[in-house]
Amino acid sequence: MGSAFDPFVTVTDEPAVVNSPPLLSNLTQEELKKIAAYKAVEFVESGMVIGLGTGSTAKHAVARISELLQEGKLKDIIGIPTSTTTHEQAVSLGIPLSDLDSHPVVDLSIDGADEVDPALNLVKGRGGSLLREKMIEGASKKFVVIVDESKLVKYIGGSGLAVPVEVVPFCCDFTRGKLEELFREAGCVAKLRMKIGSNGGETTPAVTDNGNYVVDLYLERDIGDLEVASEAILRFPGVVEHGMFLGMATTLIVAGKFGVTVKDRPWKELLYQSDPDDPDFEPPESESDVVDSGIESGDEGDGDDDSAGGDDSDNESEKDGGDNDRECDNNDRVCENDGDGGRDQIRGKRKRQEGEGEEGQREKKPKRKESKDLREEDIMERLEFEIEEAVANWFDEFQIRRGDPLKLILGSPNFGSWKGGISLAPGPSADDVVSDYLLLAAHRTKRPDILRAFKPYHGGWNITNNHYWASVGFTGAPGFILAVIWLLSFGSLLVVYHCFKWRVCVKAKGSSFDTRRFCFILLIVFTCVAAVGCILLSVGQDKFHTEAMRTLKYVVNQSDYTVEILQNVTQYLSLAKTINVTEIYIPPNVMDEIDKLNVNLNTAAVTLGEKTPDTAAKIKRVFYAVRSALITVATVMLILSFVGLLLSVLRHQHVVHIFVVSGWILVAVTFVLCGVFLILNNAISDTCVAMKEWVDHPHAETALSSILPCVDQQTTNQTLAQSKVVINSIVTVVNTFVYAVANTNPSPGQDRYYNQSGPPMPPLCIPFDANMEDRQCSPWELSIENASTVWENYKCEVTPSGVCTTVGRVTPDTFGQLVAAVNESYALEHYTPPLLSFRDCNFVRETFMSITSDYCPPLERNLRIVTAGLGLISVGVLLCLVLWIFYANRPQREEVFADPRPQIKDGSVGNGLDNHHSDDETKLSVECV
Ligand SMILES: O=C(CO)[C@H](O)[C@H](O)COP(=O)(O)O
Repeated sequence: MGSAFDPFVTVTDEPAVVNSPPLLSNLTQEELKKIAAYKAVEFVESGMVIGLGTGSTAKHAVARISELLQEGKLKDIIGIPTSTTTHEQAVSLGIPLSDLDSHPVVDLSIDGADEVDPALNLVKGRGGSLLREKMIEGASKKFVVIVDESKLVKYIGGSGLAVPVEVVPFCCDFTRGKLEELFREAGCVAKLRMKIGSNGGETTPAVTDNGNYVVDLYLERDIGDLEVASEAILRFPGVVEHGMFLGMATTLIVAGKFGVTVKDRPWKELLYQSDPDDPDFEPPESESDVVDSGIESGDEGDGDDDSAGGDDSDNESEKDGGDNDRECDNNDRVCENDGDGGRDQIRGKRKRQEGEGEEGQREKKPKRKESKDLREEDIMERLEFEIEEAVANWFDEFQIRRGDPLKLILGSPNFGSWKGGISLAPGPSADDVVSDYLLLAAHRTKRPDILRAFKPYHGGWNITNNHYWASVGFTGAPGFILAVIWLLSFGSLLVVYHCFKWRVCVKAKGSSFDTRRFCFILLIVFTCVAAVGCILLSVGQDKFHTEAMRTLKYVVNQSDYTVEILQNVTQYLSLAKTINVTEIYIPPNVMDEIDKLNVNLNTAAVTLGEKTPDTAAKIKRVFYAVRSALITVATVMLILSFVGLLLSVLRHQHVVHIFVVSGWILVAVTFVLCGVFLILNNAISDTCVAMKEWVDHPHAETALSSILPCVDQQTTNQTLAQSKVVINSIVTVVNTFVYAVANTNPSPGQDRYYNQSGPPMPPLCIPFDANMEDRQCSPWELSIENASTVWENYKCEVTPSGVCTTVGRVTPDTFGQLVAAVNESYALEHYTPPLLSFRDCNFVRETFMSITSDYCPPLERNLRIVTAGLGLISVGVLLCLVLWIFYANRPQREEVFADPRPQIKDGSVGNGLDNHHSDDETKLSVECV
């Protein structure tokens, strides 16, 4: 369990791992999240009450906890989920759950964050669960935040992404407006969060687990004092809670390309180790003395100026309740706040350093002696100052740590099992981790996992997970078991038959004729059953194959369409770089942006263009192989059953025996195929259900998210924004020409003179405003659609040197350039919007919707037909085999009507031998039962 003495945060003067190779640099963001999550779970101990966070990072922690529970390495854990999604995940993974009502003190919470600033303040709630997260994490003794390095920001809101605020639905636009107004100086745009509909457009407001709405604040600049901001936001009656988690995190785990960094809020280090070289330094007598005396006594301390931030703490103390009967570690945040779970508890005590002067003073001030009568304010002030100092160069000097509380773990003595990089890291193997945030097809995929000693699999649909396949494989067990039983039982019968020449005969029976006839009828019936099975199999496999190919073709077409759109946009963007009107070009910075964007778009197009045919070819190969196998089985079995029937009717006993042996093996093969098709059937049904659930939960991250060939949202958004910028730039080029050249009246000899005259040309409408929102055109502006037609009227006739000889404002050459520019804008305006449908994989979602509704049902139906066909063949041929032996060994007609006496060799019944029998046959006849 981590504490302030956690070796990870030992302050050292040794240079940290500046020269460590970037061991984790090749990992994806998802893998980094998993590493951080696994590291956090090392803090979990048996018997703890754990706050289970929400989001793509926290889900790895939840999965890991479940895994350790299943392995018996953790026991008696109680989870308190921070959202319904996490609740579902935890339930599906078998983690025992509770809530704050029953467990008001949480030992440890683990959760991701959207932003982390250098003082460990967080932005959370982009997943919409901020209220429950804040309640649960606020009630936690320890709160471990897990992020990948992309979440580190210089200031709250610094990522340019949303700072969420949960508001009541009533007059939410009023509250939204108030919030925007509140942070106007920071360039705030407040937007009500909307659900994205299946067509990619926004539909209705997104609703939180608590039935509220979310207003997202987009900040251009730092909002300053976060405490003040927090207070101001919460003062609006319509606000329920905001997503700034101030001073709540006790530990931060960052997985980045330079390794895993664990940072504790160094409560103790600051007291013990802030100045170990100071001759006056005396460690306090006991750890608890220091904090306890500071908080509980509220002593005035030594009056040190360091208490400059004390106001906040005073306020906090006033608000704190007395219900502090919880068991607390001195370093636990619940104890710091000493509160009753109210807002004060969860609000931080962040106090920003105001100005250089004060900071300078602090540095020069003689180090004071740490003593147990420290005031809480002193501790807080000192702590915050040191944290800020320690992480001031977070971004610039991430690798160079000298004596600060941040420490790279790689290479350090605390490295533990992470030494050697990802390959030696404990546990996070792709195989055994449930990587779903929203578990797809969770209910129908709960099957015994062959790889885990038949323990139930809880990971939901995930074709990248071996455990999923192992559990689906289990569904084929009936077929495989039947094959084995059949092989062994019938095999033993055959052995007995051959060894002991034990033959079934009909003539010893009293009603030999009836039995023979009955036997024949059964043989015909079973042969027909096998034949019907063969027909079902052929028809079913043909339909299944056709459907599978149709589905595949549809997916490939969809993918081709995506590639085509991407390529078109790339081409039009590239073309935009060449647009000029009388040498007026779009600005170089826009050209640079186009280049960058085209790289992204090309990569997306190339990856998709290569990946899809490749995957499709592999899938096709499998389907064709399956088809050939099925056709072979159907044909062979059909021939076998009819020829077997014929041979047994004709009493070709020896040939029948050969057929029986081949039939024996073929029946086993058919049983195995039945098993395989049961697996296929289940896998396809799982996939169909998974697709449907994914379509129904558009915002959740799932196992599908990581394997979908869709364009990522960032690229799409960038492209859309960029294409708007390019369109505006082209229009600006055109208008610059119109205003600065065409509509001027220079005198002969002057720059840009070509004898332009007549009424001024109207300019083009700039379609987007400064925020790249649609702009209303002025009446005199031309739309992109009709500009070329209107400008036609302003064209003059020219001399060979390009001077107008008739009234007009544009020469034919320049008119051509204008038309090219307008066409380019038009194309961009019309080709980029389809990209919208790629946002959030909406395009893929539509594809899935049509697959689940149009393609899945026939696929599943035909698979059932195939499996039924295989079943009928197996049973039919199996019974035929027995009857073949029985029937082929029947006595000839004369034998049946012969005097029964010769059958009795020992004289007990008769005394004659049938002369038509060989000695051997005679002997066997007597042995018949
Ligand atoms: O606050 C949250 C949900 O409300 C998440 O913890 C936060 O959005 C981080 O998510 P992720 O780990 O997916 O990046």
